[in-house]
Amino acid sequence: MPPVPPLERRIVGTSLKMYFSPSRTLSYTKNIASLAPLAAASNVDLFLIPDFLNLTSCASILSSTPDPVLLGAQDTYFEDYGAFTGEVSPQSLKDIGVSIVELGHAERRRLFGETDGNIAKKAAAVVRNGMIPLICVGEVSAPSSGPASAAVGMAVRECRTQMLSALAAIPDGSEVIFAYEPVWAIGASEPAGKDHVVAVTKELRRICGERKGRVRILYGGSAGPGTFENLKEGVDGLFLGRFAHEVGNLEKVIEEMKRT
Ligand SMILES: O=C(CO)COP(=O)(O)O
Repeated sequence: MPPVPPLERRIVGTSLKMYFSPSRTLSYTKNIASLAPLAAASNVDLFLIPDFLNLTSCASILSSTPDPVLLGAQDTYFEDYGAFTGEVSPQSLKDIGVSIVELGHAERRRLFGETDGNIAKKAAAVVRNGMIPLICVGEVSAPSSGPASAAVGMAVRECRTQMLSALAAIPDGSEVIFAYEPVWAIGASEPAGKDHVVAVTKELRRICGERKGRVRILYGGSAGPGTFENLKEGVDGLFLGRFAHEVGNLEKVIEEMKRT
């Protein structure tokens, strides 16, 4: 029998947003660490993005696992140090073991006035400090009753602006992850429809087509078990929110990624 070709590498992870207390974050992180061997054996990169307060404790838990779990931060400032009260330095994030920095989540754009210009500066700071930006993009409005192609076109136009702004700020050849998260699908009862996500993410990949660095495209927005199987034509992985609070769901997603 010919050798089984290596699986394509997938990626899955979760942001804890501001959901958990410190003690719950730590026990959750230990559970995530216990999934590391499964993820490694399944050719899946696993990441965890706790809040800032718990980053160092999570770093110490995750650094003791034989298989890697990538540690992420939910944001950063774009300067490395100085008089910027209340902000967090990308250099410090790197120092404590952060490897992924999430930028431009819909909640930050909507509630905290994050703009494409700011996100681009932050992406540059993340890359300058040797980490990977995970940039969230997505259209605000849910598809209306019109033709599906119009909804796809509108989503791609909104995402293109967000992506090109960030890409212009980072050197070609640097790694970047985009999370396609339709704003209307975040916090919903189910993810956006398969046809919509696959059509949009295929276009998003085209936008990055000329880049030399590795680009990975995730889907986020009410994702959970069963989502990846539907979307795998378009995406490299998933970015989970609430449905990862039950660690067993994340385990199921890794198992699905292994099978598909
Ligand atoms: O915002 C998200 C990931 O960044 C997704 O959140 P939910 O899965 O809870 O909708």
